[in-house]
Amino acid sequence: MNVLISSGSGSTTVSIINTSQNSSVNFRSTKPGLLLFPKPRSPAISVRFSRAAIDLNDPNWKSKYQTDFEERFNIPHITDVFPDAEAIRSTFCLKMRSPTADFSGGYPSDEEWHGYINNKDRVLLKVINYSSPTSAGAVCIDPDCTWIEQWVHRAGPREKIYFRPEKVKAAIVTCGGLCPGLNDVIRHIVITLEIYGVKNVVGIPFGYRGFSDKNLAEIPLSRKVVQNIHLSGGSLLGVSRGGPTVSEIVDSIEERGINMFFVLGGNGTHAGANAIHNECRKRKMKVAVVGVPKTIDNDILHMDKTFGFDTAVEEAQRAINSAYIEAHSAYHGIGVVKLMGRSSGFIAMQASLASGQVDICLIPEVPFNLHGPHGVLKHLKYLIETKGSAVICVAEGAGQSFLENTNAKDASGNKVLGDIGVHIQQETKKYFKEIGISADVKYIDPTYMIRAVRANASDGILCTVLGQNAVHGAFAGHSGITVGIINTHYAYLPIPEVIAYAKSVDPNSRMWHRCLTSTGQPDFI
Ligand SMILES: Nc1ncnc2c1ncn2[C@@H]1O[C@H](COP(=O)(O)OP(=O)(O)OP(=O)(O)O)[C@@H](O)[C@H]1O
Ligand SMILES: O=P(O)(O)OC[C@H]1O[C@](O)(CO)[C@@H](O)[C@@H]1O
Ligand SMILES: [Mg+2]
Repeated sequence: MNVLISSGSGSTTVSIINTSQNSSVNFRSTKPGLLLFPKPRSPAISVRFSRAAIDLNDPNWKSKYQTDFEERFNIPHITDVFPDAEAIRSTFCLKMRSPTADFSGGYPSDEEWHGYINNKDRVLLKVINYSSPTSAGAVCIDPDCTWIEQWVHRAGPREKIYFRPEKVKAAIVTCGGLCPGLNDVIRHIVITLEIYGVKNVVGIPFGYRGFSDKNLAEIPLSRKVVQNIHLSGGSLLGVSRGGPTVSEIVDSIEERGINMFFVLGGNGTHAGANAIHNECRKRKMKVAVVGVPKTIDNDILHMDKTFGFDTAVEEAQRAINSAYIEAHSAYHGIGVVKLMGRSSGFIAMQASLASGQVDICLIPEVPFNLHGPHGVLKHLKYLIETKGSAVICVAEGAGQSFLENTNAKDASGNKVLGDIGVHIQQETKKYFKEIGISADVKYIDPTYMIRAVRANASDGILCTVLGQNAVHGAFAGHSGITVGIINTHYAYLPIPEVIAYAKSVDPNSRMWHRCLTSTGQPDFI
């Protein structure tokens, strides 16, 4: 038995590899911490997953794990800092279908309505009970793969709210790169705020930059303004990378009198949102900071998917189909399509699966060689000889080791990647020239065409529900949370848990195996 420890991006993975059975089991700690390993001949493992070290020899380790899990996934609340914060009956009820001009007659309420979520409602995070660590894709807590229920907080409207609607100034910001569905989420945040009775809603232009650039004015938002924005892609508010410091942002939030802040973005944006939440707490500001994960790459932890991902997979079909048609119509045609995915190959994998036209799918999580007896080029030769054409779908973050590392960073500090698509095209042309076989290689990079489209129907629904739930979470008094779809239900999660590291494709998952079955590609190592 070998034990392999790998750390990176804020997580530590312990792989226990059974060399005799050629199997392995992974334990991933979501926070850096102590990891103790089996002493020789001892089956005991003690893993510090987060706050407490869990000694698997302790007969009570299961309940300790559960307590620790509950603590980790607890969602911060305004009463943590303001224990005496006043709660009122929710203004979100059947009698509040259209916003009233004012609350002169008192707040509407509906004692009879059973449309609220109980604070104790929970959603199950993991739904597969793996019977063995050798089951495909198994992620286990201990070597026996003991089943432990892991519950997270159900999202939705609560009966009690911690903000009086007429005293709310809500702000929305969209950061990072574009993603289909941004306008749909903005729209539903605004509409839901109005249904609670909020009149003062603004958009911060061009991401966090809008807080510091004096030339950028707040954008007043209302149902009228956002009514049709979902009909086009992009973001009504604009996006950006980089920008002011957390302290400058919170200064600006304070000056503007914002007390509900909705932040739409990916890992970076959420790291910012969490820091803003902490800074507001430190300054004793009663502000609800709520994130909505936006990442076309689908690399946010714990969620079934993030909005825009489905649309991206669907839109990628056009590029793959064009590559296929080009390749299929040419003599010895080879089509190369590069899709998004900085560190996670979800779009490339799902798009390959959906199209049924891809022969080779390359993702950052699965190492490959281009050259050599088992390399991609050798397989391309085989495909040309047997099928006459071939299509490669590669994620942008794949094969970066083949490219020159410029150490360049974008304004947010993200590494600027080399173009693996161009590299594959060039190497393929060279290779076929060298072996004296003609090949017609075409390269398609649809990145920005995909990102700019409007959300499809399934993302439209997801965005609607996420936008509504973000508002419910803020009114319920939560802050430092984000909202996601988990096993088809909606949940609130504390931000640090979803950005502990980037979610990636598990090469031992059924989905990756299905992709391999579909493409028919061998290992390229
Ligand atoms: N650790 C951090 N702390 C505070 N702010 C951050 C942090 N990381 C990134 N940001 C800020 O968040 C914003 C968006 O970050 P970034 O450009 O990385 O996009 P992202 O949210 O990860 O989305 P995408 O999926 O498009 O990359 C930027 O304005 C950046 O300055
Ligand atoms: O060119 P930009 O705007 O920096 O965005 C590129 C990045 O955005 C993403 O699409 C994520 O939003 C990544 O896949 C990609 O690396
Ligand atoms: Mg990012």
